[in-house]
Amino acid sequence: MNHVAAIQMTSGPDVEANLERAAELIADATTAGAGLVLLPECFAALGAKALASVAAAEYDGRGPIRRFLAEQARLHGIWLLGGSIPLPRQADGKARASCLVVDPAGEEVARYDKLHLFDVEVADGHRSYRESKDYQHGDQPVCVDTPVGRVGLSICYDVRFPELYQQLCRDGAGLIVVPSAFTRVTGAAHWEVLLRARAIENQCYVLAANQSGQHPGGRETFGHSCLIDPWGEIVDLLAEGEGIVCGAIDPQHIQNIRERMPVARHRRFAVADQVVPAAKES
Ligand SMILES: NC(=O)CCC(=O)C(=O)O
Repeated sequence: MNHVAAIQMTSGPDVEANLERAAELIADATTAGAGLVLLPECFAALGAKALASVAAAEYDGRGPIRRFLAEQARLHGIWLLGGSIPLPRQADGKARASCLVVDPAGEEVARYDKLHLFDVEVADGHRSYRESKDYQHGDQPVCVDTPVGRVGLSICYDVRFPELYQQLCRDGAGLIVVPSAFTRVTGAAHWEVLLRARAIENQCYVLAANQSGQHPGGRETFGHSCLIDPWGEIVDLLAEGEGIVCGAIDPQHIQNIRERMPVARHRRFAVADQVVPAAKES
């Protein structure tokens, strides 16, 4: 039950086809022994045109994607993390890129709205990404208690902002998930370094589920979904194509590393916040 898995997919705009494929891969993950399964960002719909209709359908909680997550979690008796779906908040009706956590009874027990939106020019055919056109950003970090321990939630571009991960681990997370649709170009340059850095500096497991390959509309994603341990070692990795990565979460391994090298205790937040101008030599 302490086994976890990340699913790597090549999603397109067809929700039904994506959910069918996700179901096959979730079944593979549970056959491999995973009790907690992470789907990638945009697993159910990748492509700007699909977003608005998906968001509207999911608004009142009876849309096909939320039903799918609940059914799959119940069917396999697993914790299922729905990487991200476009989900409006009741307060303002505006969509967030939300990661939903569903327990084995099919209940939604946590929701995390992506904090950092990907508004970036990438050198892959001079593509512009403007997530803020479709989404509002979230405004709070979220942890959830599961049988593999406390899990910190994040999504894709968040991985570039280390203070979020520090906060999640200060709140007790031993595993942080990073469902992603990381681009091929930025992934080749930064993906593994960023994920391993977040694992090493926080001495926690990192489970990352990425999209992989060519998507309709010309977008390309990097794959390389992986599980990284608290020492920064890659436990399992899938470079390309669709499939799963999996491994065990060992709380003793986290504790041993944190005891031998207690960086959280050595951290000097107060000093780091006070950068002062260099004094002139007299
Ligand atoms: N969907 C995303 O947040 C993409 C992030 C990404 O590719 C990056 O380089 O950061």
